[in-house]
Formats: sequence, C-alpha cells, structure tokens
Amino acid sequence: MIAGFEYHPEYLTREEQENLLTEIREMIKSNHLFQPSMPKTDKPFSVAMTSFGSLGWVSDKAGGYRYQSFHPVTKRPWLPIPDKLLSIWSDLTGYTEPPECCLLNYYQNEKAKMGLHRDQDEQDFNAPVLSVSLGDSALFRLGGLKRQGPTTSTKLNSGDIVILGGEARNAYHGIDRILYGSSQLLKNGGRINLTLRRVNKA
Ligand SMILES: O=C(O)CCC(=O)C(=O)O
Ligand SMILES: [Fe+2]
Repeated sequence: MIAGFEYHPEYLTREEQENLLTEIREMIKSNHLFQPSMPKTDKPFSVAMTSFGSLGWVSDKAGGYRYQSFHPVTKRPWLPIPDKLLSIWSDLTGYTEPPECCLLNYYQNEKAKMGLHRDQDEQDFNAPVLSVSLGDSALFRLGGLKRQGPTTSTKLNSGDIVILGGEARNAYHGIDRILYGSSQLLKNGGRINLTLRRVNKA
C-alpha cells in the first residue's frame, strides 16, 4: 500500500458518532445539502454535498471544480467546522494549521458512488486529507499516483478514519459502493463522509 495511507478503524465510539451526527443534522438545516454537477457535462453527482469552514468545495458547469467562501444556493458563508472534527485533525495529523474545509458527502441511494480521482483542487499538498465515515459501510479503493496500476480495497465502517498524507496525499482513490443496511446510525440509511482539508498554503 502507498506510503502515507493511515487507517484508524473504530476511532469514534458509537456515542461520539451519534453526537457528531446530531450536530451535523442541526447544521444542515440552514447549511443545506446540494447536488453539484460535472464541469463539462453538467451531469449531477450521485452524491449530495455541502461544506463547513472558511472554504467549501463546489462544482458546476459554469465554474468547474473550486473552493469558495459561500454556499452556492443560499449564498451565505458556510457554518464553521465542528470543534470535534478540529480536535480529531490536530490529534491525528499533528499538522499545525487547522483545516479550512470540511466537505460533507452524503451517499443516499444505490446509485451513489465516487469514481477514482485525486484531490487536487487545493494549493497545499503538504497537508494531509483526513476523512471520517458515518453510517453504512463503504468499499474504499486506493491506488497510486497513476490512474492505471494496482489498487487495494478497504471496507470503511461507521466511526473509521482514513488519512491520506505523504505520498498518498496525491493518490487515486474512490468509493466503489455502499453496503446499504450495514449500519443503524443514520435513520434513513446511507453514508456520510466528512473530509477535512487545507486549501491554501499555510
Ligand atoms: O467518501 C469517501 O470516503 C471519499 C470522499 C472523497 O474522496 C472526496 O470527497 O474527495
Ligand atoms: Fe477524494
């Protein structure tokens, strides 16, 4: 496996997962989920998204993939990243600067997945990417620095944390599928992934 990939299974207790989810549910009442679309084709993503933090990740035909300081629908600033996530970031990454973006991916139905990609819309590739899984389990595929080449698959369960740092920061990765019904955490099922990133150079 590529250097810099860290897997922390069952990092969050069930109670911590529930508390985080309660906080997020409250936040998305105003900081709504929205459906981004592909830059060239305008095809909607199968995953619904929103962000927290000073910058949020958005995508649409008009502007392509980018970070911006406000919600694309409400035009209001994103709500701040929950403290619990900020402390997970400093405990696990040891990176001195806090994350600027927490992207929330909501995999709601059977069609939801995320194709193999690299996270490359940021300026700072020295900072790791940290992601928290909540709800139904997902099959996470991790490759190397080239799209072709060997990949490994890891089942991410609710409460697990993944870090892509070092060489793995620029590795191809994606979500092949969600194992619906594998967790009872989300009352309507599905999976939430929270990804913390630095965007600008510290
Ligand atoms: O859902 C996941 O675990 C991965 C999400 C991801 O790769 C991304 O948002 O860039
Ligand atoms: Fe990614």
